[in-house]
Amino acid sequence: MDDHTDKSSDADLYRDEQRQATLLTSALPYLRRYVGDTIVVKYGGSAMGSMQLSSAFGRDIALLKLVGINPIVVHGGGPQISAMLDKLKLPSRFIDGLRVTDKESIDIVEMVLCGSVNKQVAELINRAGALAVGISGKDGGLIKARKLTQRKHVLGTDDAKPDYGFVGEPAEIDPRVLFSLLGAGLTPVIAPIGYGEKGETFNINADTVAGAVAGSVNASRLLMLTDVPGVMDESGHLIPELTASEAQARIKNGTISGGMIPKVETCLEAVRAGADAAVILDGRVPHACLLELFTRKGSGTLIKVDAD
Ligand SMILES: Nc1ncnc2c1ncn2[C@@H]1O[C@H](COP(=O)(O)OP(=O)(O)O)[C@@H](O)[C@H]1O
Ligand SMILES: CC(=O)N[C@@H](CCC(=O)OP(=O)(O)O)C(=O)O
Repeated sequence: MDDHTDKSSDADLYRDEQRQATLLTSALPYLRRYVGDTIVVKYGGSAMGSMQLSSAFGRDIALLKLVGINPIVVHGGGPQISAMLDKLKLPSRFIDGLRVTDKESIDIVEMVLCGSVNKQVAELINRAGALAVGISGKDGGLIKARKLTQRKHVLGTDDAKPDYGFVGEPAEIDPRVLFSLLGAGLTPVIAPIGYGEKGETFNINADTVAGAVAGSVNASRLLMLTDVPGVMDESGHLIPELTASEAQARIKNGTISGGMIPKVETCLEAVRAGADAAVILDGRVPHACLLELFTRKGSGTLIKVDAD
C-alpha cells in the first residue's frame, strides 16, 4: 500500500515538474524579446500591500535580472508619507495628485522615502537573490530638479499655477550611476527625491521620476504598478488602451483624477519619447510584472500615442 502511494506521488511530482518545464519554455519568445533590454518598473506606495505581495514583487524583479533583463525600480511611498505626517499631526494636501510640500514636511518626505521605503524595497529584491542598491535622486547626481511652477502641458488641462512648495520636476538626469550599477550586475532602486541648484531638496512625484529615468536610459518598457486594475472608465470598467486625446478628454471630464493624472501624463511622455510601451497595471495581482512581460495577454491599461 505504502509502496503504491509512493509510486503515485512520484508520478504526480514528475507531472508537476514537466508542467513547470513546459511553462518555462513558453516564456522563451518573450525572453528573446526582452533580454538585454532595460525595463523601468514604478512600484507605487499603494501597491506595497501585504508581505506576501511585496515578496512576490521582489522575486519578479530578481527573476528579470537573473534572466538577463535590466530592471530599474522607482518606488513611491505616498501613503507611507501621509501616515507619518498624520502621526506627527501635520496635514497632507494634494493638488491634482501632487503633494503640496512645505519646509517642515520636505524633511519628513525625504526621511520616509529614502530612509525607510527605499531600503525596504531594495531588501525585497536582495532577499530574492538579486543584488539591489537603494539610492535617491541625490546620489551620483542622478536627478537635478527645479521647483515645479506649472504642470507640464502634456495634456493642456492645467492653466492654474498653484504653489506646490518644495515639489520639483526633473531638470536634468545623469544616468551614469544607473549604468555603473547595471554594469556591475546590480539593480538600482530609486527614491523620488531630487537636488536643486542651491542645495535644496525636492519632492518629486514617483511617476514623473519613473518616466524621466525611463527616457534617460532608453528603456523599452515602463510598467506602473498601482492599486487599481488600470485606468477605469466612468462605470468602473477597465480601459485596456488609452490614447493621448482620450486621456486628455477623460482628465477634463474628471474620469481620470488625483494620483492617476501624473501616471497617465508620465506614460504619454514615455511613449512619445520612444518607449515601446507604457502600461498602468494592478500591483495587487501577484507577479503582475511577469504576467505583463511573459504572457500573451497583457493586463492593465496600455497607453498609446494618437494614430496620425
Ligand atoms: N480613472 C481612474 N482609474 C483608476 N484609478 C483612478 C482613476 N482616477 C483616479 N484614480 C485614483 O488613482 C489612484 C492611483 O494613484 P495613487 O494613489 O497615486 O497610486 P500610487 O501610489 O500607485 O502612485 C487610484 O487608487 C484611484 O483612487
Ligand atoms: C510631489 C509628490 O506628490 N510626491 C509624492 C512622492 C511619493 C509618490 O509619488 O508616491 P506614490 O507613487 O505612492 O504616489 C508624495 O509626496 O506623495
